[in-house]
Amino acid sequence: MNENAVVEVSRLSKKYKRFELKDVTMDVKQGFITGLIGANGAGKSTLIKLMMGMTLPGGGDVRVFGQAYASHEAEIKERIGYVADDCSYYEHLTVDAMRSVCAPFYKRWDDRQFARYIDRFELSPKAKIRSLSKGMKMKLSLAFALSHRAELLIMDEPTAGLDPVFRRELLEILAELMLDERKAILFSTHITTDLDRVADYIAFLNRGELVFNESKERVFERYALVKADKELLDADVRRIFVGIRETSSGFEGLTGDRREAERLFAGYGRIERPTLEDIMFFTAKGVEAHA
Ligand SMILES: Nc1ncnc2c1ncn2[C@@H]1O[C@H](COP(=O)(O)OP(=O)(O)OP(=O)(O)O)[C@@H](O)[C@H]1O
Repeated sequence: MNENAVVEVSRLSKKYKRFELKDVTMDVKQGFITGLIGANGAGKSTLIKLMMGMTLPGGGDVRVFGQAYASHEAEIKERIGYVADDCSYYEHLTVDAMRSVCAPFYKRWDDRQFARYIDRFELSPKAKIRSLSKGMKMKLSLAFALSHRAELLIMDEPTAGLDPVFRRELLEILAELMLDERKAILFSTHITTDLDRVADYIAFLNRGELVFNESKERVFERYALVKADKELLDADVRRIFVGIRETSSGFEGLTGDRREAERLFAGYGRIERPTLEDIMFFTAKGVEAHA
């Protein structure tokens, strides 16, 4: 096993009727936050469910803490804090009753920690789960995930449905957790600006395929957004772009080879740092153009 990888997936695939996750190889590193990005339907939840052992792969392999679900499911799950995208609970229970149901499943359950998060998230232990808003349910789900001393936190769209104030607080909590270098976090999102703040690594899925899983610095070293005159767009030049958007007078193109862009366009256009959203947009667009 890669020394500091807590999750390793290799050549993972999963086929549904209208979707295929194809040949994904990536890891989640200890001591870092990995953000999983991709458009709606790119396969983020499918990949997370495979990493959680909640669905079986069509091919390939998943290892968590160096172990396979087939032989070590209970041990692996004990060490993961999981926040699902749908946060399903027994709606008729109160927060505290739900705690009594969940706590016995974990050897390292920490009641005081849970009480601290409930307080911090302004949830009432007596509140019926059915009465909680979507955002409050997400907070409750987080409180559970953070209260059994998990070493790995896996969250599927945890910021969806949260107001900007709590979204920022959640990101602060994640940064706090990372002060403990033994922990690792993977979270999926399509709000890419969340990742600018906290992510160390970015894994990008596009239509079921992993485009990259790289450190954020490396992503921004490599990619460049070029804005220039349309006349410069000949067939050779087009080849360096992942995706191109043409306007009446010029074009914008994303390339994964910043150096080549600098060589070709120095003095002839603007070379900018793309946002993660630009990278997602142009990659999706590029694939469409060549399809
Ligand atoms: N159990 C299933 N049976 C059939 N198709 C499925 C199943 N689960 C997911 N899919 C399909 O697989 C594709 C990828 O879904 P997935 O939920 O993994 O994407 P996602 O990137 O998490 O999207 P979103 O951001 O919208 O949640 C979708 O087209 C979805 O309809």
